[in-house]
Amino acid sequence: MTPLLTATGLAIGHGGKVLIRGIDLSLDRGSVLCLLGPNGAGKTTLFRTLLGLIPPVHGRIALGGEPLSRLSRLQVAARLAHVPQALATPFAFTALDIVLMGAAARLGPFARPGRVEAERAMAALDRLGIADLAGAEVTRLSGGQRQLVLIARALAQEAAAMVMDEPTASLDFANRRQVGHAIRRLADAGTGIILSSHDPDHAAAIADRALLLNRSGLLASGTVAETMTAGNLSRLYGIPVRREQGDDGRLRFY
Ligand SMILES: Nc1ncnc2c1ncn2[C@@H]1O[C@H](COP(=O)(O)OP(=O)(O)OP(=O)(O)O)[C@@H](O)[C@H]1O
Repeated sequence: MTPLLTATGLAIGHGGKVLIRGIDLSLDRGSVLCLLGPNGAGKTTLFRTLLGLIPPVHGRIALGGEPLSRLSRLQVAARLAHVPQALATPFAFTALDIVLMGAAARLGPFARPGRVEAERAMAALDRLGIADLAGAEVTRLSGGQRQLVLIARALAQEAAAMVMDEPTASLDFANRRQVGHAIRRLADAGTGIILSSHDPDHAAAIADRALLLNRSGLLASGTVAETMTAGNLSRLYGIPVRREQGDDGRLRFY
C-alpha cells in the first residue's frame, strides 16, 4: 500500500541554510511515528516542511504518493492535518466552532460549512468522547479538553494522516494519559500520526516507530524497541540514560 507520507533524502532548514540533512521517513496507515530530540534540534522545522509551510532545502516529500510540491493547499489539507501545540485563541468560540473549521478545511475559501460539515464535526467530537462539550466555550475548557478539541478538528478534516507538534506538552499526568490514549485509538482505527514529544516514556507507550534528531542530525530511525535504546537516548540528550522494560512490556527511561 502507498505510504501516507514519505520523505526521501530530505534536508531541512531556514532561508536555504541546512539544519538537518539525510532524513528518510515513511508513515503508514495505523502507525504512530514519534520525533524525539533536544530543544532546537529541528522537530518543528521538519513538521513545517512536511506540511508545505517552508520549502525543503533538498529532497522529496510525497503525500499519498503525490509530490507535495504539486499539491494545492486544499489537496494537502485532504491528506495531512495539523494539530498545533495548543489552541491559541482569546475568543470565546465553542468547541463545535473550532471543529467546524477542520470540517470546512476542504471547502474553497468562499464556501460556508453546511449540514454535512456540522455532522462531520459532531462525529469527530463524539469519536474523541467529548460530544458533550460541543457547546462549551473553549476558553473555559481544561488544557486536556482543549487538546482533544484540536485533535477532533484534525479528525473532522478527514485527512488520512496527522502531524502533532508536542500534543501533550502542557498537560498534566492525567490529561497526558487521556490524550495519549486518544492518539493511540485514532491510529488503531487507521490514521497515520507523526508527533513530537519530550517524554521518552510517553513516546514509547504510544508510538510504533521513532526518529531521533539532534543538532548534529539524524541519530536513528526505526521501531521504538530498536531505536530508543539507552545508548541512543544518552547520545541524543547528552546525559546518561537507562532503559528498563516492565512486566507489562512497557519501556521506561531513567
Ligand atoms: N523562522 C526561522 N528562521 C531561522 N531560524 C529558525 C526559524 N525557526 C526556527 N529556527 C531555528 O531552527 C532551529 C530548530 O528550531 P525548531 O523550532 O525546529 O526546533 P525544535 O526541535 O522544534 O525545538 P523545541 O523542542 O524547542 O520546540 C533552532 O536553532 C531555531 O532557532
